[in-house]
Amino acid sequence: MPTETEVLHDIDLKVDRGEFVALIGPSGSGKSTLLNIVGLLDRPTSGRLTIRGRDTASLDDTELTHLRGHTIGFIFQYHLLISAFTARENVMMPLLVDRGFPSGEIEARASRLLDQVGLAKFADNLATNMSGGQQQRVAVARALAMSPDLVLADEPTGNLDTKSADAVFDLMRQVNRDIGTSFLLVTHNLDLARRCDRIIEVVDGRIQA
Ligand SMILES: Nc1ncnc2c1ncn2[C@@H]1O[C@H](COP(=O)(O)OP(=O)(O)OP(=O)(O)O)[C@@H](O)[C@H]1O
Repeated sequence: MPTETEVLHDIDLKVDRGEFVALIGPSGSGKSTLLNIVGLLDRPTSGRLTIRGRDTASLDDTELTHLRGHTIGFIFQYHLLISAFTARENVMMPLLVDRGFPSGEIEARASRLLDQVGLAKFADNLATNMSGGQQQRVAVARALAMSPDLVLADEPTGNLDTKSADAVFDLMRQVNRDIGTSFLLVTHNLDLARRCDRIIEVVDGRIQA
């Protein structure tokens, strides 16, 4: 029998359209678990999660996958790019997987997104030949591919030097301001957290007042 661990308790969190929210807290406090639930990767054992006002509890796995693909983008600490693919091919992936996007426009959309993150010249570079900061910019472009309402970013700058971390943060902030994408950013970097609209602190699975 697997043992059940209760990780989150009494969480009441609302992210408004266009908000840029930092999620901070000690290691093991439940930040990633919360992100996985908000990102429809895990289902909560109790409680309610609504996205665009729609309760997600009654959705089956196919409906959840569709809703996730069309409303949420993900950026992780380790960029998780396919190293043997070019930057453009990596950004094209979510559009190819979705199958709803007109196939003739996929390459052009990926190129535009790379331009937006300042990597137009690197579109044909293999991911493996790019710096950590550049790879994370590709990951930002990939997260935006499906025009999500919300991007969930789990320590996206944790593996970068200070200068690259600042640049990737500024890029996300810019996207947030320019196109109104909401962000929920897990970070251990308090300087970056202070530059967000709001800071939520999770300790022992609870949001601190
Ligand atoms: N798959 C799992 N099985 C069992 N326990 C888990 C699992 N994933 C997480 N936990 C536990 O849930 C708690 C919260 O973990 P979580 O990864 O959400 O914390 P975190 O705040 O994101 O930590 P970090 O800052 O180190 O990434 C921890 O006690 C962890 O051991």
